[in-house]
Amino acid sequence: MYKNKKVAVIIAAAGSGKRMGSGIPKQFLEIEGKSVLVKTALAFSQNQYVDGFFVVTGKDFVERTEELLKSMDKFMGIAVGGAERQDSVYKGLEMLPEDTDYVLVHDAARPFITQNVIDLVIEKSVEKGAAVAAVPVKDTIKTVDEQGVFTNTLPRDQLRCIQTPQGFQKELLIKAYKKAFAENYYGTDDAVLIERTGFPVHLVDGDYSNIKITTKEDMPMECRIGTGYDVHRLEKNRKLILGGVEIPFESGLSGHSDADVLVHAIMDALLGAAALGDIGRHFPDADEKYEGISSMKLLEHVSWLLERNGYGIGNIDATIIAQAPRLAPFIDEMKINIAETLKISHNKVNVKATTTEKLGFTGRKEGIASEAVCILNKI
Ligand SMILES: Nc1ccn([C@@H]2O[C@H](COP(=O)(O)OP(=O)(O)OP(=O)(O)O)[C@@H](O)[C@H]2O)c(=O)n1
Ligand SMILES: C[C@](O)(CO)[C@H](O)COP(=O)(O)O
Repeated sequence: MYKNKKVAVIIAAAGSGKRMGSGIPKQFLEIEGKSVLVKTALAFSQNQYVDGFFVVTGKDFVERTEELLKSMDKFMGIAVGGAERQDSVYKGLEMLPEDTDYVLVHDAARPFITQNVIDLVIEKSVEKGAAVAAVPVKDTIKTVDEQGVFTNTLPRDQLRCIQTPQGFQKELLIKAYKKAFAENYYGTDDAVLIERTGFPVHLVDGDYSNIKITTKEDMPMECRIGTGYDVHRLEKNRKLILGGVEIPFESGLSGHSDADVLVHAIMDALLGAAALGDIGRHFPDADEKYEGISSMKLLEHVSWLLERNGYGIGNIDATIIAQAPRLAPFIDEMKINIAETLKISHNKVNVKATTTEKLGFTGRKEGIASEAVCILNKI
């Protein structure tokens, strides 16, 4: 309620997200653990002036939408959308309660909408009858002909990028929609339908962060951190393999595989960041096929798992904790082996070595430990 006027919201969420190409409509993709649709709906659910919101969804997504929103404050119901955004919004308009005075239309695909912009649109639309959030254009905009030759450079100070929400006096919007359908006119936003009736639509300051998620590049990158730690015992008559490099030493690390403790810690960090468990789960030491295997082979498999799950590696930092031998001459080769196996640039991998000043099991040369941290990026 704003100035005793009832305010309802229609969230248009019936698109198929062709340009995103993500398999499911983009409004069901997740950002920071919440679907785009839930993030958008929460903004209206929490707004001081909004009385209720309706969601227009695709016919195959009604149950999923209901499940996501059923317990959210101010959620009023679902309509099934149409072929174009304009058809979908109209389905929402048909659902509005009789006593609605003002209606806001918002794209589900704009989850970064702020309370401030919602408030401004409601205040202005109650004052003037029609108001739209917009931001100044940052780039130069030109028109182009079919041959790809520019025909005009538009005056930038007169141009605005149009956002949602767009707010209107309810009857005005319904009339404008009916006129558009009667004339078989399809517009790309709601305001243009009002403009065609001659009624002035007012601008309020939108927000550059209120983007419409349209293509893959619009999805914020999810950063995930992982840690790994491993220890292997030093034994006579074993090779010492670290980072895929055979290092001359009086003893080597014991284990079911080649016991490359550095690569094991790195694999655990990578699997941890991707929430894919640990090396014990993927390469059980009871399985004969891993006996004596090069850990670089296992790392190759971890790399494939990450790729399959849509993760890219931000960076890896690892430390080998060993009293002896001196590892500095071998560090660069280890780094290169790891980076190349993971198919990432060399500068994304860092390997360090430290002693423990003869303290503890590593200090007594009973074993070697390794720690690793990594960042994964997911889109
Ligand atoms: N028939 C449609 C088409 C779009 N929308 C909604 O309108 C908003 C803006 O549309 P757009 O970004 O074009 O979404 P899609 O149509 O899903 O994307 P695309 O054009 O890439 O398929 C989105 O929240 C979308 O879900 C809708 O409710 N009904
Ligand atoms: C309504 C809108 O978000 C304003 O920028 C936009 O026009 C929707 O267009 P789309 O082609 O449906 O993405």
